[in-house]
Amino acid sequence: MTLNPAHTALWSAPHASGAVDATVHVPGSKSVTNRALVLAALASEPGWLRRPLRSRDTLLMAGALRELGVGIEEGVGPDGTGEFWRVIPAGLRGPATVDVGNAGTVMRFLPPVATLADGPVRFDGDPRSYERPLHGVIDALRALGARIDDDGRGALPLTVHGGGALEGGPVAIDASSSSQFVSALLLSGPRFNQGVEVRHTGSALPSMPHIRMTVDMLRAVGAQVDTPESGGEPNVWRVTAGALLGRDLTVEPDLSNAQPFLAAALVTGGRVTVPDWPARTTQPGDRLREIFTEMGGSCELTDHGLVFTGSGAVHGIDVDLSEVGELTPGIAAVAALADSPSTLRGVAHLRLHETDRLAALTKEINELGGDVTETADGLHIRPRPLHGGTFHTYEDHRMATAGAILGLAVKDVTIENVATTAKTLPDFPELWTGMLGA
Ligand SMILES: O=C(O)C1=C[C@@H](OP(=O)(O)O)[C@@H](O)[C@H](O)C1
Ligand SMILES: C=C(OP(=O)(O)O)C(=O)O
Repeated sequence: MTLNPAHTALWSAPHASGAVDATVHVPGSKSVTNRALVLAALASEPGWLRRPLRSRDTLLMAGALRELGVGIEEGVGPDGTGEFWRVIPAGLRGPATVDVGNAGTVMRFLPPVATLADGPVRFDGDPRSYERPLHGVIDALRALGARIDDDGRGALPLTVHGGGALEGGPVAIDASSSSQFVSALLLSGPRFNQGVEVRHTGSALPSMPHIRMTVDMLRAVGAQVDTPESGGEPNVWRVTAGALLGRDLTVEPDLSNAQPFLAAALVTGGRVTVPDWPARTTQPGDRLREIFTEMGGSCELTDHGLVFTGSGAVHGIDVDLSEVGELTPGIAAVAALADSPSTLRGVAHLRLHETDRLAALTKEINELGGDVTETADGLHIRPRPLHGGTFHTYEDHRMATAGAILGLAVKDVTIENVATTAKTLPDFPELWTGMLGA
């Protein structure tokens, strides 16, 4: 993906001169696209993804699967159906090298896949990827029969010595630092000789909707999955060994990436429509309907999509975000512009996301004149009049979009490296200025 050089330096965040009124076509979901790619690669027949997200994280996933021998053909369908990827599974091969960038989905979902390759698969990535937790996946795969060389920290870089198959079976992990450990083991589980039974043994498990997304997508390709919700034991997921079907899947818009646009309607008292908002979804971004309504807006799901309308007032909120942690930066930005304080709870694990998001939000909002303090598991945000300044983004796409939200209401905010939004949201600056009618 080529980056616009104007966006890697400082970007003047547009200030809204009035209420926004726009329809914004939000690109496909990162979480759905990367699960769909993995499942299609592990299937016993070719499959299709329509309207896949083409962003840094999903291109890294596609590139890694190609490196392992999977065929991925790209094309454009007939009118209105958009781009598609046709995925042609193949015997997975090593030696291979995988660049995970800083994509949690790639660094967690692919080591289990690599155990099925017929040779060594080396995993490496951005400096930050070395600091993100991976022990749940590494320890579990070893317990299930895999040979993995790492430097003993339970993190990247590492080599998975694929043996062509993995025994699988029951395994216990502590996934309190990332739900992606559970998703990773479940996604490849049907291809392990004995399937897999994952038991989470740690403190609270974050991002449950993302685990439900994994389960739903596995079932949609024919896997048998038993879950706590389907009458199983609490914190235990079981996937039966079996072949996966190749399917034809249309990727939903990324509802977490719809957040800055809905926030724009909220903070300017305007209106934003997001077409193709699904009536039923496991995406955590769907919770924005409720959260941003509590913060002062209103929404309606219509034939044209989700229509979100701001009232002109923005209220603070006291909310547990443990299920929807990736929404925290955008909610924090809106909360800094509200008429009352906010408490965001349940998100201690964000300290190990793209950056330490709790520290980064605190520092950057306070440098614009805000009053944010970190708590053990979240943020207290007391709104104050803000002023312009540079909003640093720490190579975190959601920091950049949070800064853009602030810039709508605060003059002279410049955002460092807005191009980092390309991790999951290609062309964000263009979509943003398009929304503002610039
Ligand atoms: O499985 C997924 O697609 C994701 C799970 C969540 O990870 P954590 O549970 O590590 O927060 C989420 O924050 C991330 O953006 C995407
Ligand atoms: C935490 C996130 O990403 P990742 O998939 O890299 O964990 C995110 O997108 O907010």
